[in-house]
Amino acid sequence: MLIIGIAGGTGCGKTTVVNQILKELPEGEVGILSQDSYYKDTSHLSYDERVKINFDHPRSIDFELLHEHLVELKKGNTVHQPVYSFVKHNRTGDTIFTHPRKVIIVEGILILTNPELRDMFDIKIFVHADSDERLIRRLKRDITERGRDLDEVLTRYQTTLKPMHNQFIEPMKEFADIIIPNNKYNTVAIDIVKTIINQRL
Ligand SMILES: Nc1ncnc2c1ncn2[C@@H]1O[C@H](COP(=O)(O)OP(=O)(O)O)[C@@H](O)[C@H]1O
Ligand SMILES: Nc1ccn([C@@H]2O[C@H](COP(=O)(O)O)[C@@H](O)[C@H]2O)c(=O)n1
Repeated sequence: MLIIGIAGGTGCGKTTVVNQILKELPEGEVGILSQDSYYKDTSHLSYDERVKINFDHPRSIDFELLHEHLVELKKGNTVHQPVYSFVKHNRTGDTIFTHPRKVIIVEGILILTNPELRDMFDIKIFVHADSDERLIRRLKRDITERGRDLDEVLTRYQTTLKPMHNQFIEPMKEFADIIIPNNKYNTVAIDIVKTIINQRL
């Protein structure tokens, strides 16, 4: 099994890059673990308390469960990946059966901050887009897809997202094998990643 970690700040295009890679590889050979599925269960908190969580800090992620699931997949076992709701700021209670595949992609803003997880990646990719580009994309996406308004996105950006990005995410470029510039759609980089994956398979 080839394990690929794809990190980068919010809105840099991680999900888009994953979908482009998926399109290029034979169906059924690639599985995805999304860091977003592993936000800690916060059912013990009220909605008003959950809204205040700093979702850009590594402590908001259940890295133990994410690591455990990756280990199980590597052993050839199926795992129950939690489903997360950005509207409720919590896990939904549903899970997705995630089967072992030839290639497993783990994607998320903070996945390279965890040393145990980092050690499991055969290829580490960091997707880069400038912060103004990422903020514009985040605004559009969160308002249309994640039930947010302008004020919510901008307040979160100023109070937690930007400082956490600078403290925890940007420094992770140091660990990357490949940095994909993604201010514009980068088909050349996707071709290179596809070639590397095919060489390793
Ligand atoms: N290279 C790009 N140029 C323009 N828009 C992009 C690009 N990559 C992604 N997007 C758009 O930006 C938004 C956020 O992208 P997404 O892949 O969800 O980012 P991430 O998973 O890193 O948060 C989406 O609406 C997506 O369509
Ligand atoms: N309840 C939540 C949980 C997370 N976020 C934000 O999601 C971002 C990470 O996801 P991407 O798809 O953008 O990589 C992160 O920046 C969190 O601020 C949220 O808004 N609400």
